[in-house]
Amino acid sequence: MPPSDLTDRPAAARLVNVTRRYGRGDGTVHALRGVSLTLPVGSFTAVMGPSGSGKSTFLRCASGLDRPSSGTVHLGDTELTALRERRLTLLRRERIGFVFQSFNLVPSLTARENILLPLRLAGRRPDRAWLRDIVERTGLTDRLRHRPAELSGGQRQRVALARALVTRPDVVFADEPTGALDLAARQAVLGLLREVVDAMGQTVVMVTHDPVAAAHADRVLFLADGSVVDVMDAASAERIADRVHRLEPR
Ligand SMILES: Nc1ncnc2c1ncn2[C@@H]1O[C@H](COP(=O)(O)OP(=O)(O)OP(=O)(O)O)[C@@H](O)[C@H]1O
Repeated sequence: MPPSDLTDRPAAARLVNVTRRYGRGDGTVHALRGVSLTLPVGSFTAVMGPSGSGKSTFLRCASGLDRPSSGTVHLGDTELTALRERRLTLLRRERIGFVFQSFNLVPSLTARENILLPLRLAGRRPDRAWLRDIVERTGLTDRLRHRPAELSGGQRQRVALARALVTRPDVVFADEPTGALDLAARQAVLGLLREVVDAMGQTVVMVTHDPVAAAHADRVLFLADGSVVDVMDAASAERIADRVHRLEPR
């Protein structure tokens, strides 16, 4: 996708001068030091950077799992940072999807029940056509009755992705979604993330250490020491690897 095409789109989410500090006094850690950026609707953004650069903190602040120390976070027209805890919890449940490296599936529930869990918690009925579409795209049609222990790592991650998509969230936030997978499963999950962006118009943000994974994104943000230090659009794995390498402490 050409970069100009991304910039012309409305914002699915927006961060304005977001900082996050941990601790106080001499021991204060500045995990984010004033991050401002826009995530365009229907875009796939990867976030990279050395260990401790603030990637997970960014993801947690952008998705309303954590509150910034200062600055604002907006999801569409809603300012997350202005919401009280209860409203924020509801909004997270209904408008944000999460995919984690550890899958976070409920072991006693079947794949189908896991996928439907966010709707059950929200007291909403599944949209059958949408559910069928997600299940088909994630290739889980004949796995729906299985429990997580009866699924491969790649299948579990696909269940987690289907669960993240079931509410039609404004943004899906993924933290190392391919970190625990073998090569084939990794490729399948990345292809699927690309497809949900291209075919379903979904907005996806993914933290990753893997330049090959990041190359599936439209845009790569590079964090170092709590700041966005570079942005690349439509970059190859080689260019991304080279940029990350130059950010690593020597
Ligand atoms: N709950 C916390 N309390 C204190 N410091 C924290 C906390 N969470 C994160 N930090 C610190 O904030 C900084 C950024 O951490 P963060 O987890 O966002 O980095 P990261 O880029 O995701 O790292 P990694 O790639 O190793 O997962 C680090 O110095 C970390 O030690």
